[in-house]
Amino acid sequence: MNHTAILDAHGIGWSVQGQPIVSNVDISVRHGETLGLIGPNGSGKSTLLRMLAGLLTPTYGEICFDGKPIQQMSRRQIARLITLVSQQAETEDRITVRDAVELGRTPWLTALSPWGADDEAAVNQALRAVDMEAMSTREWNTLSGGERQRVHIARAHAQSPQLLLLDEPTNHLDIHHQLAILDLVKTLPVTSVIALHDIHHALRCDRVMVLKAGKKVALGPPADILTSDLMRHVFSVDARIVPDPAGGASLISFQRIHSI
Ligand SMILES: Nc1ncnc2c1ncn2[C@@H]1O[C@H](COP(=O)(O)OP(=O)(O)OP(=O)(O)O)[C@@H](O)[C@H]1O
Repeated sequence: MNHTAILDAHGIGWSVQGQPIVSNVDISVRHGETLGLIGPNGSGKSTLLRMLAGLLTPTYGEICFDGKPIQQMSRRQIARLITLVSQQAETEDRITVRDAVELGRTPWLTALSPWGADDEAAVNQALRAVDMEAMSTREWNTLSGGERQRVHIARAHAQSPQLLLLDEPTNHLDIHHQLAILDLVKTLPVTSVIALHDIHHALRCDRVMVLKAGKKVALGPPADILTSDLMRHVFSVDARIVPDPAGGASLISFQRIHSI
Protein backbone atom coordinates (compact mmCIF):
# COMPACT_ATOMS: atom_id res chain seq x y z
CA MET A 1 0.00 0.00 0.00
CA ASN A 2 1.23 3.50 -0.65
CA HIS A 3 -0.14 6.59 1.02
CA THR A 4 -1.27 8.52 -2.04
CA ALA A 5 -5.02 8.93 -2.29
CA ILE A 6 -7.07 7.14 -4.94
CA LEU A 7 -10.27 8.83 -3.82
CA ASP A 8 -10.72 12.05 -1.85
CA ALA A 9 -13.97 13.27 -0.40
CA HIS A 10 -13.82 16.91 0.68
CA GLY A 11 -16.40 17.93 3.26
CA ILE A 12 -19.24 15.91 1.74
CA GLY A 13 -22.73 15.75 3.15
CA TRP A 14 -26.18 14.55 2.16
CA SER A 15 -29.50 15.75 3.54
CA VAL A 16 -33.06 14.71 2.84
CA GLN A 17 -35.95 17.13 3.44
CA GLY A 18 -33.57 19.34 5.39
CA GLN A 19 -32.51 16.48 7.64
CA PRO A 20 -28.74 15.81 7.62
CA ILE A 21 -27.96 12.11 7.05
CA VAL A 22 -24.20 12.47 6.39
CA SER A 23 -22.49 15.64 7.58
CA ASN A 24 -19.24 17.20 6.46
CA VAL A 25 -17.17 14.03 5.99
CA ASP A 26 -13.57 14.27 4.79
CA ILE A 27 -11.88 11.07 3.72
CA SER A 28 -8.83 10.07 1.68
CA VAL A 29 -8.86 6.45 0.56
CA ARG A 30 -5.29 5.30 0.00
CA HIS A 31 -4.12 3.22 -2.95
CA GLY A 32 -4.27 -0.49 -2.11
CA GLU A 33 -5.75 -0.23 1.36
CA THR A 34 -8.72 -2.05 2.84
CA LEU A 35 -10.67 0.59 4.73
CA GLY A 36 -13.41 -0.58 7.10
CA LEU A 37 -16.45 1.61 7.71
CA ILE A 38 -18.27 0.98 10.96
CA GLY A 39 -21.02 2.67 12.93
CA PRO A 40 -24.39 1.90 14.50
CA ASN A 41 -27.50 1.17 12.43
CA GLY A 42 -28.60 4.30 10.60
CA SER A 43 -25.27 6.12 11.09
CA GLY A 44 -24.95 6.77 7.34
CA LYS A 45 -22.58 4.04 6.11
CA SER A 46 -24.66 3.03 3.07
CA THR A 47 -25.40 6.65 2.22
CA LEU A 48 -21.70 7.48 2.32
CA LEU A 49 -20.82 4.47 0.14
CA ARG A 50 -23.47 5.46 -2.42
CA MET A 51 -21.94 8.94 -2.62
CA LEU A 52 -18.42 7.52 -3.03
CA ALA A 53 -19.76 5.27 -5.82
CA GLY A 54 -21.20 8.26 -7.67
CA LEU A 55 -24.75 6.91 -7.28
CA LEU A 56 -25.88 9.66 -4.95
CA THR A 57 -24.88 13.28 -5.51
CA PRO A 58 -23.68 14.95 -2.31
CA THR A 59 -25.79 17.88 -1.17
CA TYR A 60 -22.47 19.67 -0.67
CA GLY A 61 -18.76 18.89 -0.95
CA GLU A 62 -16.75 17.20 -3.69
CA ILE A 63 -15.45 13.69 -4.44
CA CYS A 64 -12.36 13.26 -6.60
CA PHE A 65 -10.98 10.05 -8.11
CA ASP A 66 -7.26 10.41 -8.81
CA GLY A 67 -7.78 14.15 -8.53
CA LYS A 68 -10.72 14.37 -10.96
CA PRO A 69 -14.22 15.24 -9.66
CA ILE A 70 -16.48 12.23 -10.19
CA GLN A 71 -19.45 14.58 -10.69
CA GLN A 72 -17.80 15.47 -14.03
CA MET A 73 -17.47 11.84 -15.18
CA SER A 74 -19.96 9.79 -17.19
CA ARG A 75 -21.68 6.76 -15.63
CA ARG A 76 -19.53 4.46 -17.78
CA GLN A 77 -16.30 6.20 -16.78
CA ILE A 78 -17.19 5.85 -13.10
CA ALA A 79 -18.22 2.19 -13.55
CA ARG A 80 -14.79 1.34 -14.98
CA LEU A 81 -13.17 2.75 -11.85
CA ILE A 82 -15.56 2.16 -8.95
CA THR A 83 -17.96 -0.64 -8.16
CA LEU A 84 -20.43 -0.88 -5.29
CA VAL A 85 -21.81 -4.16 -4.02
CA SER A 86 -24.89 -3.02 -2.15
CA GLN A 87 -26.92 -4.83 0.47
CA GLN A 88 -30.17 -5.35 -1.40
CA ALA A 89 -29.02 -5.98 -4.97
CA GLU A 90 -31.55 -8.51 -6.27
CA THR A 91 -33.02 -9.50 -9.60
CA GLU A 92 -36.27 -11.16 -10.67
CA ASP A 93 -34.78 -12.07 -14.05
CA ARG A 94 -34.14 -15.73 -14.89
CA ILE A 95 -30.40 -15.58 -15.18
CA THR A 96 -27.62 -18.01 -14.36
CA VAL A 97 -24.71 -17.39 -12.05
CA ARG A 98 -22.46 -16.92 -15.08
CA ASP A 99 -24.90 -14.42 -16.66
CA ALA A 100 -24.88 -12.43 -13.42
CA VAL A 101 -21.09 -12.28 -13.33
CA GLU A 102 -20.90 -11.41 -17.04
CA LEU A 103 -22.98 -8.28 -16.27
CA GLY A 104 -19.88 -6.98 -14.51
CA ARG A 105 -18.19 -6.57 -17.91
CA THR A 106 -20.89 -4.18 -19.21
CA PRO A 107 -18.91 -0.94 -18.69
CA TRP A 108 -16.09 -2.35 -20.82
CA LEU A 109 -18.21 -3.34 -23.83
CA THR A 110 -18.72 -0.98 -26.75
CA ALA A 111 -19.65 -1.38 -30.40
CA LEU A 112 -15.94 -1.21 -31.22
CA SER A 113 -14.96 -3.50 -28.40
CA PRO A 114 -17.53 -6.32 -28.14
CA TRP A 115 -17.33 -9.36 -25.87
CA GLY A 116 -13.96 -11.06 -26.24
CA ALA A 117 -11.35 -13.32 -24.68
CA ASP A 118 -10.43 -10.76 -22.00
CA ASP A 119 -14.03 -10.59 -20.84
CA GLU A 120 -14.27 -14.39 -20.79
CA ALA A 121 -11.08 -14.62 -18.74
CA ALA A 122 -12.22 -11.94 -16.26
CA VAL A 123 -15.49 -13.82 -15.67
CA ASN A 124 -13.73 -17.18 -15.21
CA GLN A 125 -11.25 -15.65 -12.80
CA ALA A 126 -13.98 -13.95 -10.78
CA LEU A 127 -16.01 -17.18 -10.50
CA ARG A 128 -12.88 -19.03 -9.39
CA ALA A 129 -12.02 -16.36 -6.82
CA VAL A 130 -15.30 -16.84 -4.94
CA ASP A 131 -15.35 -20.61 -5.38
CA MET A 132 -18.49 -20.57 -7.58
CA GLU A 133 -17.16 -22.16 -10.77
CA ALA A 134 -19.03 -25.39 -10.12
CA MET A 135 -22.31 -23.47 -9.82
CA SER A 136 -21.88 -21.28 -12.90
CA THR A 137 -24.90 -22.77 -14.71
CA ARG A 138 -27.23 -22.61 -11.71
CA GLU A 139 -30.17 -20.18 -11.89
CA TRP A 140 -29.96 -17.12 -9.65
CA ASN A 141 -33.32 -17.75 -7.98
CA THR A 142 -32.17 -21.19 -6.76
CA LEU A 143 -29.18 -19.80 -4.82
CA SER A 144 -28.97 -19.37 -1.07
CA GLY A 145 -28.36 -15.91 0.41
CA GLY A 146 -24.68 -16.66 0.94
CA GLU A 147 -24.23 -18.00 -2.59
CA ARG A 148 -25.88 -14.87 -3.99
CA GLN A 149 -23.53 -12.74 -1.94
CA ARG A 150 -20.53 -14.55 -3.41
CA VAL A 151 -21.89 -14.03 -6.93
CA HIS A 152 -22.30 -10.30 -6.23
CA ILE A 153 -18.64 -10.15 -5.24
CA ALA A 154 -17.69 -12.09 -8.38
CA ARG A 155 -19.68 -9.66 -10.54
CA ALA A 156 -17.90 -6.73 -8.91
CA HIS A 157 -14.53 -8.44 -9.34
CA ALA A 158 -15.24 -9.13 -13.03
CA GLN A 159 -15.91 -5.40 -13.50
CA SER A 160 -12.17 -4.87 -12.81
CA PRO A 161 -12.61 -1.67 -10.82
CA GLN A 162 -9.80 0.17 -9.10
CA LEU A 163 -11.99 0.88 -6.10
CA LEU A 164 -14.35 -1.74 -4.68
CA LEU A 165 -17.05 -0.56 -2.28
CA LEU A 166 -18.81 -3.26 -0.30
CA ASP A 167 -21.86 -2.75 1.88
CA GLU A 168 -21.88 -5.44 4.56
CA PRO A 169 -20.49 -8.15 2.27
CA THR A 170 -20.41 -10.78 5.00
CA ASN A 171 -24.19 -10.73 5.55
CA HIS A 172 -25.65 -14.19 4.97
CA LEU A 173 -22.23 -15.85 4.94
CA ASP A 174 -21.15 -18.67 7.21
CA ILE A 175 -17.99 -18.05 9.20
CA HIS A 176 -15.74 -19.82 6.69
CA HIS A 177 -17.05 -17.77 3.78
CA GLN A 178 -17.02 -14.54 5.84
CA LEU A 179 -13.30 -14.93 6.37
CA ALA A 180 -12.80 -16.15 2.79
CA ILE A 181 -14.49 -13.02 1.39
CA LEU A 182 -12.48 -10.68 3.63
CA ASP A 183 -9.24 -12.49 2.76
CA LEU A 184 -10.17 -12.40 -0.93
CA VAL A 185 -10.84 -8.66 -0.83
CA LYS A 186 -7.48 -8.11 0.85
CA THR A 187 -5.64 -10.10 -1.81
CA LEU A 188 -7.36 -8.52 -4.83
CA PRO A 189 -5.24 -5.88 -6.57
CA VAL A 190 -7.86 -3.30 -5.71
CA THR A 191 -8.51 -0.66 -3.08
CA SER A 192 -11.58 -1.36 -1.00
CA VAL A 193 -13.94 0.34 1.41
CA ILE A 194 -16.13 -2.08 3.35
CA ALA A 195 -19.08 -1.26 5.59
CA LEU A 196 -19.04 -3.80 8.39
CA HIS A 197 -20.95 -4.57 11.57
CA ASP A 198 -18.60 -7.21 12.96
CA ILE A 199 -15.88 -5.40 14.90
CA HIS A 200 -13.66 -8.48 14.63
CA HIS A 201 -13.77 -8.05 10.87
CA ALA A 202 -12.89 -4.37 11.26
CA LEU A 203 -9.76 -5.44 13.13
CA ARG A 204 -8.56 -7.13 9.92
CA CYS A 205 -8.72 -3.87 7.90
CA ASP A 206 -5.72 -1.62 7.31
CA ARG A 207 -7.67 1.38 8.63
CA VAL A 208 -11.11 1.92 10.01
CA MET A 209 -13.41 4.92 9.84
CA VAL A 210 -16.13 5.25 12.46
CA LEU A 211 -19.40 7.07 11.79
CA LYS A 212 -21.93 8.16 14.36
CA ALA A 213 -25.13 10.01 13.41
CA GLY A 214 -23.67 10.82 9.98
CA LYS A 215 -20.45 12.31 11.33
CA LYS A 216 -16.92 10.96 11.20
CA VAL A 217 -15.73 10.35 14.75
CA ALA A 218 -12.47 8.48 14.11
CA LEU A 219 -10.21 7.25 11.32
CA GLY A 220 -7.02 5.24 11.71
CA PRO A 221 -5.48 1.81 12.24
CA PRO A 222 -8.01 -0.41 14.06
CA ALA A 223 -5.73 -1.12 17.00
CA ASP A 224 -5.37 2.63 17.62
CA ILE A 225 -8.97 3.71 17.34
CA LEU A 226 -11.13 0.79 18.49
CA THR A 227 -10.62 1.63 22.13
CA SER A 228 -12.99 0.91 25.02
CA ASP A 229 -13.85 4.63 25.19
CA LEU A 230 -14.77 4.77 21.51
CA MET A 231 -16.87 1.58 21.71
CA ARG A 232 -18.73 3.00 24.71
CA HIS A 233 -19.30 6.38 23.06
CA VAL A 234 -20.33 5.07 19.62
CA PHE A 235 -21.97 1.71 20.27
CA SER A 236 -23.01 1.97 23.93
CA VAL A 237 -21.17 -1.20 24.87
CA ASP A 238 -18.42 -2.02 27.32
CA ALA A 239 -15.68 -3.67 25.27
CA ARG A 240 -12.63 -5.52 26.49
CA ILE A 241 -9.86 -6.38 24.06
CA VAL A 242 -8.55 -9.86 24.82
CA PRO A 243 -5.29 -10.99 23.18
CA ASP A 244 -5.55 -14.44 21.59
CA PRO A 245 -3.38 -16.75 23.74
CA ALA A 246 -2.50 -18.67 20.55
CA GLY A 247 -1.03 -15.50 19.01
CA GLY A 248 -3.84 -14.92 16.47
CA ALA A 249 -5.98 -11.82 16.06
CA SER A 250 -7.21 -10.15 19.27
CA LEU A 251 -10.75 -10.84 20.41
CA ILE A 252 -13.19 -8.29 21.79
CA SER A 253 -15.67 -9.18 24.48
CA PHE A 254 -18.79 -6.99 24.64
CA GLN A 255 -21.27 -6.12 27.33
CA ARG A 256 -24.26 -3.94 26.51
CA ILE A 257 -24.58 -0.80 28.61
CA HIS A 258 -28.18 -0.63 29.82
CA SER A 259 -28.43 3.00 30.87
CA ILE A 260 -26.39 5.70 29.23
N1 LIG B 1 -34.05 8.52 0.98
C1 LIG B 1 -34.11 8.64 2.31
N2 LIG B 1 -35.12 9.31 2.90
C2 LIG B 1 -35.18 9.44 4.25
N3 LIG B 1 -34.27 8.93 5.10
C3 LIG B 1 -33.25 8.25 4.56
C4 LIG B 1 -33.09 8.07 3.16
N4 LIG B 1 -31.97 7.35 2.94
C5 LIG B 1 -31.44 7.08 4.15
N5 LIG B 1 -32.21 7.62 5.12
C6 LIG B 1 -31.97 7.56 6.58
O1 LIG B 1 -30.61 7.91 6.77
C7 LIG B 1 -30.08 7.19 7.86
C8 LIG B 1 -28.78 6.52 7.43
O2 LIG B 1 -29.10 5.44 6.58
P1 LIG B 1 -27.96 4.45 6.05
O3 LIG B 1 -28.66 3.35 5.31
O4 LIG B 1 -26.95 5.24 5.32
O5 LIG B 1 -27.34 3.92 7.42
P2 LIG B 1 -26.39 2.67 7.70
O6 LIG B 1 -25.34 3.15 8.63
O7 LIG B 1 -25.94 2.04 6.42
O8 LIG B 1 -27.40 1.71 8.47
P3 LIG B 1 -27.42 0.10 8.71
O9 LIG B 1 -26.23 -0.23 9.55
O10 LIG B 1 -28.71 -0.06 9.47
O11 LIG B 1 -27.43 -0.57 7.37
C9 LIG B 1 -31.15 6.23 8.33
O12 LIG B 1 -31.80 6.79 9.46
C10 LIG B 1 -32.10 6.16 7.14
O13 LIG B 1 -33.43 5.91 7.56
